[in-house]
Amino acid sequence: MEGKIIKGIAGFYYVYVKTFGLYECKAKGIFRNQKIKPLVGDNVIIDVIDENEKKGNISDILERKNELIRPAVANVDQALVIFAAADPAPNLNLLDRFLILMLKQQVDTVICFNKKDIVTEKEIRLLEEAYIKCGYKVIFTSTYTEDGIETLRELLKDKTTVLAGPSGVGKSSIINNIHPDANMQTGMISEKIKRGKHTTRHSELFYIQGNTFIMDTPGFSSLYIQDMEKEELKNYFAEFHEYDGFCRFNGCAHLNEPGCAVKEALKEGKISKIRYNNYTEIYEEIKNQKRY
Ligand SMILES: Nc1nc2c(ncn2[C@@H]2O[C@H](COP(=O)(O)OP(=O)(O)OP(=O)(O)O)[C@@H](O)[C@H]2O)c(=O)[nH]1
Ligand SMILES: [Zn+2]
Repeated sequence: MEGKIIKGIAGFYYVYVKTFGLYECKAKGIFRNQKIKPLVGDNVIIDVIDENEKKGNISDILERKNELIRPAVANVDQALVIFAAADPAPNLNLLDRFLILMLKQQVDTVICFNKKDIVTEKEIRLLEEAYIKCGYKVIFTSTYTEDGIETLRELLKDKTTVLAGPSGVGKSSIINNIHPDANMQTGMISEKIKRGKHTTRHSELFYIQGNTFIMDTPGFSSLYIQDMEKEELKNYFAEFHEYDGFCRFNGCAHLNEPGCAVKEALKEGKISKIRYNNYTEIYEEIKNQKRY
């Protein structure tokens, strides 16, 4: 049978097989034969050992489309990053860091600003201007009015999506709104795990329906850009790209160089100040990072 690993814990892998449910599996032989460690998100072939006990063995890991390092998950189609449009006010520097990290891992990101019910049109426009211009899909939702929830559901459909965002933005409310049974699923897995040893937080995929899976990740309050040269950073700001070759200096970092086309565009309001300021701040941080 073919299924998907939705959780791995203490040497067991929980494999979800459509219509048959969840199997607790070992991965005997896989390490020896394929020399890879199974990952959450892997599509696998399992041999059922005991149907009543729902136990099996993973006999094959199907080819991975991609592999994310943080969080550790395979076959991700996209990331959904959720911030509150207000309360708490969105930390857009943190958002930009997240976007850079996903771009670096070649994962498309959809941006969701929740709590639409408590922001003004003006604030919405500002956020749209900053992020739609650089090519992101941006949606505004409210779990109170359910505004945007249907659009979100459509965006997630038949994809494996990593959900991320700081805490307090309404991530749990959104998950519950998208799929009220998501909680049930957690319960189901927890029952099995209680018999195991560890209860620490591990990454886990929720099965929504059809081929839709989501992975919730712990809320974060800071992100560091590592393994990047400061000269590389500008490549992660898509709105700068149309000015490539128009700056006076080759290799212009768009900071204090004279004749900089990006700074000119900034002055003319063609580039978002928010994004540009985040660029300079992250640039400085990379520049001052200790090299080991
Ligand atoms: N105004 C408004 N408040 C919301 C909305 N969605 C969630 N909230 C509120 O925001 C607070 C946080 O919601 P949660 O769903 O617990 O947020 P979370 O991101 O999962 O937070 P953590 O559990 O801390 O990670 C709660 O008080 C919710 O009632 C919304 O659309 N509009
Ligand atoms: Zn420049």
